[in-house]
Amino acid sequence: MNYKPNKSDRYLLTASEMGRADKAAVVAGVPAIDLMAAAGKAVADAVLERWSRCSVLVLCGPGNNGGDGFVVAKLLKAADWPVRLAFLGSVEKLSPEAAHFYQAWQGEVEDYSVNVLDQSDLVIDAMFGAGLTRPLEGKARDMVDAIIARDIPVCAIDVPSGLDGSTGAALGLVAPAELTVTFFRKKPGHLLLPGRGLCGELVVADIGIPETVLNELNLQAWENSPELWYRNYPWPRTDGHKFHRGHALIYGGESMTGASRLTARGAMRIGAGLVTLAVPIKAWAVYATAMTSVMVAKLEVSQEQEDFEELLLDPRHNAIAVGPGAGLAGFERIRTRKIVVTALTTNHTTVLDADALSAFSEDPQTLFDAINGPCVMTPHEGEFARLFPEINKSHPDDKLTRARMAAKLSGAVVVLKGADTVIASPDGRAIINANAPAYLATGGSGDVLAGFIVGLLAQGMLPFDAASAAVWLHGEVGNDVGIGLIAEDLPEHLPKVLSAFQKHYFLAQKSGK
Ligand SMILES: NC(=O)C1=CN([C@@H]2O[C@H](COP(=O)(O)OP(=O)(O)OC[C@H]3O[C@@H](n4cnc5c(N)ncnc54)[C@H](OP(=O)(O)O)[C@@H]3O)[C@@H](O)[C@H]2O)[C@H](O)CC1
Ligand SMILES: [K+]
Repeated sequence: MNYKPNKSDRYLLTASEMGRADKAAVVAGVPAIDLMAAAGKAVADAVLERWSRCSVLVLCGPGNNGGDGFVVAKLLKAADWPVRLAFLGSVEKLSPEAAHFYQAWQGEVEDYSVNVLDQSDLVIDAMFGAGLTRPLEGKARDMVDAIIARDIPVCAIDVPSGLDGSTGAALGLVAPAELTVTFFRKKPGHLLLPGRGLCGELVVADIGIPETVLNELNLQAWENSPELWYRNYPWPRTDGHKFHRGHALIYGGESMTGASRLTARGAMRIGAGLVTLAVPIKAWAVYATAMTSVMVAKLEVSQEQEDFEELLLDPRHNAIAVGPGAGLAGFERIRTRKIVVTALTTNHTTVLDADALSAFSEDPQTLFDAINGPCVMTPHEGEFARLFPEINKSHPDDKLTRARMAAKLSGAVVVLKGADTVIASPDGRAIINANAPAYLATGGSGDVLAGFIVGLLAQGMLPFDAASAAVWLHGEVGNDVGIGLIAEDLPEHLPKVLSAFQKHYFLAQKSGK
């Protein structure tokens, strides 16, 4: 295996960061015209690789996305493909490099009307890229409407037109692509929904922007991948002892006992040395009979909080999880809140999930005020809306920003779950996860994720890394199990995924391969 991990490959650039990268490349001596030529060539190459000769229509917009389109048209024509081109813009307003390639096209420039779609087998969408500022309207919208109605395959340049590459939001109508060719690095909108689903296959092309420009950009967003955190992963030590691998303490509620058991199982499987489930005495027998490697501690009637606090006095309990099945009905809600506040005010490294979040929906500030130490919270969209209604109101279509703002406001690492989970740290760093299959959307899957996180925290991984690693491994296991997955499968299939991960990222690195 020739493995060269590179964290910088995983950077994600917003439209404005990409604009700065572009400028920095020019300052570093790469002419803008070369960048456009390379961008167009990358698209033409990708098309030639994937489609056989057919009638192509290149739809060029008014900006540099259109400029790339002129390059593609010329190259496909040179490859002897039948190419037509329509341009939506005015030549006088083109940038110098786009104007250069407009002149170089030399073929007919057709009117921007839907008739140009007649007899077209493939559309190259060079309408709008990073410069999209508003929903498509007028001729551009009519064109996309007609492309969709006629079901013509589309290859998008940079992003499908109508999609905001920085957020993944559809500003209005979007032309869904079979293939999207972007440049230098992926953009958040290629990974976040609905964007990811509109891009089709995604190709990232090198267009000659020097890697050194990355240093000038102070980027804070990445696509989740082990390159980002495998160096901090708590690989088992040969001289290891179970006490080196931490002791996770998980609160289990009275009625929904399955949830925290899944959390506990997840924590064990991911390598916590010891796991204790602390549960109200009424439910103790249920838990105790169900668990084997996990210890079950009793919390006495009416003094659950005090008993939990006592468990926290034991310094070996180094990572806490509260939420799965904790309970929200009547007095259970009060108890859940007390347990959460106890864990947080004693500054324990804490994972807050499910009921631990919803219990504070009326007064989220109480929760945020209590967070002073290392903390990871794992809301799904419903829980997020209850805790951060203002953020949802101010940035409804920008999941990356929502997660970042929530992390900053709460002081916790926020794992905003979904098929495009975002992990955000209060310091501004954010990671978008894109490996999760649809099968993970099943009851209990989030409980296991909380277990993976607390299990990694118990082994000393820092919250942002632990959350990112857990989310990625969770996605990998989901893919490994595939269709038919139930939450119980997740801890049980983790060892297989962990050993492949270990082989690839740890053993190969150790042996210098
Ligand atoms: N960054 C790079 O390294 C390279 C990028 N390339 C390509 O360039 C585009 C970005 O080009 P840019 O000119 O900044 O933007 P666009 O081509 O996407 O479009 C901007 C123009 O479109 C107008 N606009 C925006 N939204 C709409 C709309 N909904 N309807 C009509 N017109 C719209 C906008 O007008 P304003 O009124 O908003 O100012 C602009 O006129 C990037 O995506 C790459 O494909 C390079 O060629 C290679 C290097
Ligand atoms: K486009």
